[in-house]
Amino acid sequence: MTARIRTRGRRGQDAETAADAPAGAALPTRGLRFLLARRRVLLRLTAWSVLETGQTFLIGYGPARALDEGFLRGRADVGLVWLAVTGLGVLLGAYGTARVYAAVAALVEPLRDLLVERVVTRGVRTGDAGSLSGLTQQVEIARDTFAGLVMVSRSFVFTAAGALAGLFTLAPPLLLIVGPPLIVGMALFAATLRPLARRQETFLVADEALAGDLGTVCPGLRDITATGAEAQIAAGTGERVESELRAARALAHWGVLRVASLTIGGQLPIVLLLAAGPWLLSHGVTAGALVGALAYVTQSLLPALRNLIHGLGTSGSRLTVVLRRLAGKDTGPARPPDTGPGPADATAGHGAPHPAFSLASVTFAYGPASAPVVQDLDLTLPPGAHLAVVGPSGAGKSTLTALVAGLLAPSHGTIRVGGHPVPGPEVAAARVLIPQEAYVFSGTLTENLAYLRPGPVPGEELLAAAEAVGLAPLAERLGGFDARIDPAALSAGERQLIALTRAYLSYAPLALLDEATCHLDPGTEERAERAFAARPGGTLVVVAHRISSARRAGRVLVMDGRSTAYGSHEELMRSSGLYRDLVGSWIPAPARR
Ligand SMILES: Nc1ncnc2c1ncn2[C@@H]1O[C@H](COP(=O)(O)OP(=O)(O)OP(=O)(O)O)[C@@H](O)[C@H]1O
Repeated sequence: MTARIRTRGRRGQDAETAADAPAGAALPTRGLRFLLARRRVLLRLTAWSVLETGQTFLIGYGPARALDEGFLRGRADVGLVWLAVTGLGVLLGAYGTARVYAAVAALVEPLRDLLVERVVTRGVRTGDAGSLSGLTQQVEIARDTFAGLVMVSRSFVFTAAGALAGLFTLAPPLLLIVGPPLIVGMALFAATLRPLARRQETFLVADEALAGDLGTVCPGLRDITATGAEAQIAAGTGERVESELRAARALAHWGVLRVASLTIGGQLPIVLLLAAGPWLLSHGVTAGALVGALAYVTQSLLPALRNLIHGLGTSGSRLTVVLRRLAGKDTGPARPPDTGPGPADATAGHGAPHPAFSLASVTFAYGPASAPVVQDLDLTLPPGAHLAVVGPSGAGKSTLTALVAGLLAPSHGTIRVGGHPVPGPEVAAARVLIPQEAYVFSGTLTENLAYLRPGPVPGEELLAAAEAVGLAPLAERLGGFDARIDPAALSAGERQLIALTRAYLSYAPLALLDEATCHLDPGTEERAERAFAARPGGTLVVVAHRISSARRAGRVLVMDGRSTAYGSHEELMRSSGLYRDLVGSWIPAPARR
């Protein structure tokens, strides 16, 4: 199991590395071409951004003039005029911002159209309509992320330009205080950009893989428990949790540098301005200019830098991943097929001297006040036996299989499977329970069939199992073992065939079929049951819903509430009135005559 995951992990990395080079090289070139083709939109965007920058300029310059020429000189009217000018600038800037959004839309929507066209063309060409909805969703993510990136990077450039121009206009020494830490912070951020993007990408992929895994595992919990695959599933999912944790830790380490760059570039200038205040004031910088400089840093530069760092750090890498996927270089996290239930030790029950299972004085009730469903039951089944469990509805047949499988614990008595006490760690691998509702997941047929096996299943073995159980015609219809299957497009009987073949391929010597063939036609059911009965060393327990099932089995257990009868078909026909009744009700009326 572990070895297989590692192999896939390496393969996954190789594929990604191989895809990286062309995709990484091609994306900037294509991006540049895309932008060059939209020069007019870019010009419009620049023009509105300049108008927006006027606001940034006035945010520090206006209050500075209001203080220096107005309020500090006792001329409140002048101060108010400057504040009004600043307010007007904010209004104009807001108008500019609104126009900027329109220009960004004109830049981003063609990207969306272009991507949709490519995705649909590819989908039509490859006939992979199933992946189209996922891809178009990724197109929307790409569109939104690209729009966000354009906004934050543009905003930073113009805000920084407006604020630096304002600082220079107010007093050049202010630029000397604010400029160097800003440059150092930016340089640090630029240096971390690439490694951070890689780690963000790794985290995204790990996160999606885990989400995909949980999306598959959670709906199948009942069957996972039924098939005793908890440990195997926990190991597979646990590995994905671990890899996401590792990715998150790596991201957090680099995230510290990101925080440092924000602190140096955006917050240190505030401290420096305050610390250098007396010196600045004694060297000709006015109080208004100092307040204006603080306004530039706190109101413009710091928020713009924070947005840039967050936006480029997160959205940039997300855009890279999505574009790469849309370019067909990365297909995203595939459902890991090896999260399936686990292997049984092939030798655990094969040839062992122990009975296939034994029940000693077993009593079980669903609640302390409920009447027992199974009472004082003793039953021992030798390895290789074929048992049919029959009885009226509600007699406790499913309860019995659940007890043997270890899904329920008896109130009294003991159960052993292959000599191991139930419940116990060895039991999960020694039996496979196939419930009526077959669990089939989106993936290839092979992935579905190999679900209970620890490693890859050879093609010949798959074919042989499919032939034996009666899956071969369906496998052919579906397009072979490598074909992807859509569980919703399968009939209940087809899903049962897949689940049966999967159980057949498992190493568990004891197979418990709880109405697992109820949607199959009698011929297919017979073939499947005979295949299980013929497994070398395999023991078969069938909760039967047809007389034919009971007749095929060497032994029959008749359950009727608290009383049971056990024997061969012939013996029970003689000794059990209930069995005779059941057989009578199973045989269609004309045939009885
Ligand atoms: N989870 C549960 N909680 C309480 N009672 C239950 C539960 N599951 C089953 N029972 C009760 O236990 C009894 C035996 O149920 P069980 O499903 O084992 O019968 P069955 O013989 O398999 O029936 P059927 O042939 O209809 O599937 C029934 O009376 C049922 O109502």
